[in-house]
Amino acid sequence: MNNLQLISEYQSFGGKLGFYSHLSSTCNGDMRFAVYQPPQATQQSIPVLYFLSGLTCTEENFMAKAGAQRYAAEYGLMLVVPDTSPRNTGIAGEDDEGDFGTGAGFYVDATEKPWRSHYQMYSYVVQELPALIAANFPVQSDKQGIFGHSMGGHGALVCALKNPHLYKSVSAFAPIAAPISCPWGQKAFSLYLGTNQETWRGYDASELIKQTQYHSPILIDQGTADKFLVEQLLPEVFEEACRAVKQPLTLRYQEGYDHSYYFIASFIADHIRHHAIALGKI
Ligand SMILES: N[C@@H](CCC(=O)N[C@@H](CSC=O)C(=O)NCC(=O)O)C(=O)O
Repeated sequence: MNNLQLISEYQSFGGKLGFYSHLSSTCNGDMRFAVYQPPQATQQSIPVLYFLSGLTCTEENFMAKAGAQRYAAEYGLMLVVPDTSPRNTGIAGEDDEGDFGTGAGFYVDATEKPWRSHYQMYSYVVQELPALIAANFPVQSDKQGIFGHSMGGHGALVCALKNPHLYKSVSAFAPIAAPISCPWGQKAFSLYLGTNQETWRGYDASELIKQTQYHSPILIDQGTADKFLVEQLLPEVFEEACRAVKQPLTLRYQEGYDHSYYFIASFIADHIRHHAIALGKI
């Protein structure tokens, strides 16, 4: 495996879960990611499903808590989970806040100093990581799906809406659905992207959907007891934008569920099934 280091590996549901690091040219430093290879991967090339995690997460949270491996093994899907930001870049203050810097790359390509020298998470997720995966794992690169949670739900929607030809399916758990209109997004975008609101709109799913019809229905689950729902997530803004352009959207409000991985684990089967259908596995 070129430029890849296997950090640890575990047997899981008949397949294997590996944690890797590599030197990223896009992020200008070491990056980590996790890959679950279902049993089918020993026999043939298979579709690949990317999961983008939320604030404070690493490549491990989803793999440890979501319970996704069972369903990836059932349908024969490879799961790939990148870290949520570069780490140990040496940028002053990078570890100081939970909603910015380390663990909070927001899946944008930073244009502002000092972040722009490392924080290129959009290009990393859309270009460098898929190329690395294709070169080292048995995937059908023309069969990719993407989903995510919270900050990662925002990232998944943005990656798919900006590149509908690259992703056959998209879904999200409690996404930051209108980042230019919420405190988390406004803080991150102003520091990573500067003051140009046009640049901000290019990373806002509720703005992008007005210009880009996505080719298949979008699935979103949102807990009604999520403490971030009203101030930070704003699914109603995305819903209204989808309605205005007639974009098929299934937005499910799940009564009593919060923002945690207990919520994600409760509906992970539906999401993986959503992707398996679009990726031709059902
Ligand atoms: N401590 C922070 C929020 C931390 C948090 O809830 N992180 C979520 C993602 S939030 C949006 O991107 C998460 O997935 N945490 C990891 C986990 O394993 O639960 C605060 O309360 O402001």
